[in-house]
Amino acid sequence: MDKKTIVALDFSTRKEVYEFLLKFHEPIYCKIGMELTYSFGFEIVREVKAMGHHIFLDLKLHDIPNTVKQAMKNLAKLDVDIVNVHAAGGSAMMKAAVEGLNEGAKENNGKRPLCIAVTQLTSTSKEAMNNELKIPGEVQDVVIDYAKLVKESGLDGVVCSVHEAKAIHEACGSDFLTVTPGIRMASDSVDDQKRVATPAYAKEQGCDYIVVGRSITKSSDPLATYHEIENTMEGK
Ligand SMILES: O=C(O)c1cc(=O)[nH]c(=O)n1[C@@H]1O[C@H](COP(=O)(O)O)[C@@H](O)[C@H]1O
Repeated sequence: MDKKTIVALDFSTRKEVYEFLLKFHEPIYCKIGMELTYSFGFEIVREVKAMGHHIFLDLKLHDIPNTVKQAMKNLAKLDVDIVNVHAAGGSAMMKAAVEGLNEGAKENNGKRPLCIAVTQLTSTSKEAMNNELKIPGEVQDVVIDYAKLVKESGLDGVVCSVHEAKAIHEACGSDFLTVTPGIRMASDSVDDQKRVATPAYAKEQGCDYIVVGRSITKSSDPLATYHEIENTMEGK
């Protein structure tokens, strides 16, 4: 899909999801995460897909390799466009994720979803990473090391913050996807995010996709805000 903005559908009711999506008169890239999936199951994924939208199914799998493989085999049958795991699960788990997707796709239509891995959550600060997760060093260095492991494991890209995207492309190649949440307009509140940036800076840093939730969904005019952000990403 040529759209660069993935809208996080972090809503608590079906009504909010449909009221939001009905504002759009063309397919968009949506992210369905744990909030909707744990409330409405995969039915909501099928419904949003049936409306013609592209889907990043964000369930951030992180478990032993065999469990992740079997789970991915099932997710591959949903025909979504992107799925994800936590890179902290390690290379055996990430390789198993891709194997599961390939097996599931073979039993389905042959096309597997892209698989990306979360490096360090955009809500994680250097202090939390060093002192709570006990990972020493700078966030950027850790994220780049994780990105290299993700690439070696055969995945298609990473979830990272805008601040690491350029260095990841330099280290892993321009075709290795950087999907960046933690996007805020300059006037927005940062909320629970720590490593944030504007859409304009994401464009400048060469991010492949940005993930935007509250800056669009809580905007007084979500459609106008979406177009403003998407135009920025498309360089219009
Ligand atoms: O995997 C993700 O999508 C993700 C990874 C990450 O590091 N940070 C992050 O915010 N996200 C997701 O991106 C969305 C960001 O939402 P907003 O902060 O409202 O824009 C949420 O749905 C998060 O679950």
